[in-house]
This record gives sequence, C-alpha cells and structure tokens, in this order.
Amino acid sequence: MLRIGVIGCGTIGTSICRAVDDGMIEAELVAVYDRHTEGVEKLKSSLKNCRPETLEVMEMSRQIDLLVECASQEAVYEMIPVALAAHCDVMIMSVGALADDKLHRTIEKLAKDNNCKVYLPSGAIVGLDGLKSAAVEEIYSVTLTTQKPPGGLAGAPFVIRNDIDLDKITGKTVLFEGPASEAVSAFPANVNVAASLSLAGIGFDKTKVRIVANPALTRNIHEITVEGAFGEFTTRVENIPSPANPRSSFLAPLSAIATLKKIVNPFQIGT
Ligand SMILES: NC(=O)C1=CN([C@@H]2O[C@H](COP(=O)(O)OP(=O)(O)OC[C@H]3O[C@@H](n4cnc5c(N)ncnc54)[C@H](O)[C@@H]3O)[C@@H](O)[C@H]2O)C=CC1
Ligand SMILES: O=C([O-])CC(=O)C(=O)O
Repeated sequence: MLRIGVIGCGTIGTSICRAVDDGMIEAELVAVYDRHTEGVEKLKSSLKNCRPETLEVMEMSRQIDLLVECASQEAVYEMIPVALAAHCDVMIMSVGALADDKLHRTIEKLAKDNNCKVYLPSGAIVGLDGLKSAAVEEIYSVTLTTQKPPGGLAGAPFVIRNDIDLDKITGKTVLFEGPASEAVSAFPANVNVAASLSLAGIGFDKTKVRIVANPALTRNIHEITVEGAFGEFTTRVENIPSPANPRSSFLAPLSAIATLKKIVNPFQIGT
C-alpha cells in the first residue's frame, strides 16, 4: 500500500488525512507535520482509524513513498528537495513556489536523478486537461481572471504593500493585472492556480493574470481563456470557499484527494 506523509495540517491537509482515514484513498497515512503543534494534535485527534506519527521531513521521508505538501510556498523550498533526495515522490499544492526558476530546475533535476514523480493537482481550476492537449501545438494566449470576496484576499503581500483596505471596497475592483510570475508572489495564498496554468501552458511570463476583489460574491471564481492553434476555450468555475480557510476553495482539497486516488488507481482517466 502507498505510504504517505502530509506536510501542513490545515484545510487541505486535514481533508486529505480524513479521506485516507475514511478509506476513500487506499493508502497508509504514516506521518504528518505542521509548524504549529496545535494543528497537528487537532488533526490527529480527529482521525478514527489512522495513527500517524508526527515527524519532520527528513525522518518522514525515510518512511514514506509520497510526500504531500499542503502548507505554503515556503514549505516547498524547505521540504520538497529533501523528500526527492530521499527518493520520495511528491505532490505540491503551493505550486506558486515553482515560479522561482532556480527552485523549479532543482526539483526537476532531483526528480529525474532519483526517478521520482512530482504531482501538481489541478487545485481550484478546471481546464488543465484541455490546456495540456492544446499545448502540443502552439498556444497564443492564456488568461486567468480570479475574483474573490475581498476577505478572501486578506493578508496577501500585494494588499499589505499597497495599503489596500479591503473592508472599504464597495464594488468590483481590479487589484492586480500582470504576468503569473508576479501574481504568485503578490498573492501566494490565492493564485497558485496561475502557476499550474503557466506550467501546463506557456510559462509564467506569458500567462496573464487579473485579480479582482468583488464584495458582491460569496464564491471564488476562476475564469480561464486559452487561444491557440487548436481554437479557443473558456472555463469558469464558481468555487465555494473552504469554511476553515476562505482563501482556499473547497475544490482544492477535492482535487488533491482525486489526484491521490488517481495515483493508486490502475485506470488513469483523462489527460
Ligand atoms: N493549487 C491550488 O489550486 C491551491 C493551492 N492552495 C495552497 O495550498 C496550501 C495549503 O492550503 P490550505 O490547507 O488551505 O492552507 P491552511 O492555511 O489552511 O493550512 C496550511 C497549514 O500549513 C502549515 N504550514 C505553513 N507553512 C509551513 C511550513 N513551512 N512548515 C510546516 N507547516 C507549515 C500552517 O501552519 C497551516 O497549518 C497553501 O499554500 C495554499 O495557498 C490552496 C488552494 C488551492
Ligand atoms: O482556492 C482557490 O480558489 C485558489 C487558491 O487559493 C490558490 O490557487 O492558491
């Protein structure tokens, strides 16, 4: 059975661990870790069947086949190279970290050298399957427009740096327009999806991102338009925010669980 370790015991980590605990994913939950011990204890006490140990990444990597990162972009720097060097496959949710070309190349080399896989779930967006197929030929443009209720953008470095009072936004307001390379560091907990889109398509500099604060919304909306030699498509998803973390859409943990199910399933459905 696949032995997994989970880094980050927040919204997504808890959903993944519960899915293993409920038997939805045929895997053994060997270990968990979070920089906040209360988070680890709360998660562990909520499990009915699994008894994971609390282990730091180095020790965890010796005992697992797959390390699941659902913590932060910072954690990708700290944990992913360590796990790959220990011959573990990895799954990354904080995909925005890969906008750093040096880190991206390090992870790619470690994965190749150690014969490991790096899984990047679709997260909170729909349409990566179509984009991957389309990218076999030329892609002319990829645009992501993300709209969130203002509270869902709280704490973003861009908001803090520009002294934006989210409570004072009364109408639909474009906060950011620029390349994905800038969007993922300006809003690290909001548009990791822009990174997955960039990696599947035309890269971080050419992928355009617009981030809109919209007080009329209760959902996180991601709209993607792709134009290329294949033609054109647009996808739009209206995501219910996770109750525990309104920055993250409910579809994100579901996509992480679906990716784990795909890893253990002999049938690989979809591109
Ligand atoms: N790819 C995608 O579509 C999506 C990606 N995300 C990203 O996934 C990650 C997890 O999201 P949530 O579970 O909603 O966040 P969360 O805030 O609910 O939980 C994150 C947990 O990770 C821990 N953590 C953060 N950095 C750490 C580190 N360096 N070492 C150890 N523990 C650390 C925190 O203490 C917290 O308990 C975030 O980076 C988020 O931005 C979220 C939604 C969609
Ligand atoms: O969950 C979402 O809507 C998207 C998100 O936070 C991210 O990509 O980081």
